[in-house]
Amino acid sequence: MRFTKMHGAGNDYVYVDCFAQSMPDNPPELARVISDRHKGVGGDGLILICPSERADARMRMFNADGSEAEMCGNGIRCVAKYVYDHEIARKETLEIETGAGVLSVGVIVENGLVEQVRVNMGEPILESARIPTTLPGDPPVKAPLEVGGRTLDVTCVSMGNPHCITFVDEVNDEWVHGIGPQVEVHPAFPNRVNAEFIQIVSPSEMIMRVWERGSGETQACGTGACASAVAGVLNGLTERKVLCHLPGGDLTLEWAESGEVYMTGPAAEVFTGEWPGV
Ligand SMILES: N[C@H](CCC[C@H](N)C(=O)O)C(=O)O
Repeated sequence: MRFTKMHGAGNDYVYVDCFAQSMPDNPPELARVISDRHKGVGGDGLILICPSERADARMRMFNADGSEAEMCGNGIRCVAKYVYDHEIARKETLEIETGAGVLSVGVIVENGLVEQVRVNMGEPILESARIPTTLPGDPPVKAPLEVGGRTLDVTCVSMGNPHCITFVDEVNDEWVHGIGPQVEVHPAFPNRVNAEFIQIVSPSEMIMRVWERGSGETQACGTGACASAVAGVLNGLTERKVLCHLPGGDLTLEWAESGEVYMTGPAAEVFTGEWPGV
């Protein structure tokens, strides 16, 4: 099986072009094996780029633990880059089918290749039952969450996949690796949850680290950055347009007055290879 290794702000996945070859038989198991950074290719998970009956391509995303997620922000930027650069659809505005619906993606081309991508991520999902969470509020804002013997004030938002955002004075390992894994599996989140920790720099700038559902800490989380931008507005901490600094790079987010969230960021192809036995 041929694969392409790509990343969006350091959030790296193994991509498989299912236009050019058949779908893997067992994507969850392949995601678990191929994501291993010692015995596999290494990555935060597996993303399949598939034909679609209603869009230029369809994206299916699997975390490193094999769980399938509804949406991946850094992933869709790389899918758009792949689709354009490899001439599956040589269009500067692409339609990509995801578990969160068909999204419109604009590619910014330099020297014939996509470098930056702007995604209309659609409207955030704010109803607690659809996030889903059992916490009160539509959406939960400054909702109390008992974790690790302490009470967090959290804000919950879905971008098709669930996010639990905590604003802290300083984002550090105690939050990300100490609290993050407990939030991921907290019973308040029936489908588990991605746990973002945000340090506000100014009304237009934030620092984020994330413990992702199914992958642990990643260098960046596009949907998490979008959810955090929405949470910043809901908590009166940030403006509608915000620059988000992540360990792997920067993303620009805007929760437009129209309701949609726009995310702009990089996408990079690193190498290709052959994976035996699939
Ligand atoms: N771990 C996430 C999926 C990947 C999201 C992230 N890598 C992004 O860029 O949005 C989940 O299970 O919902």
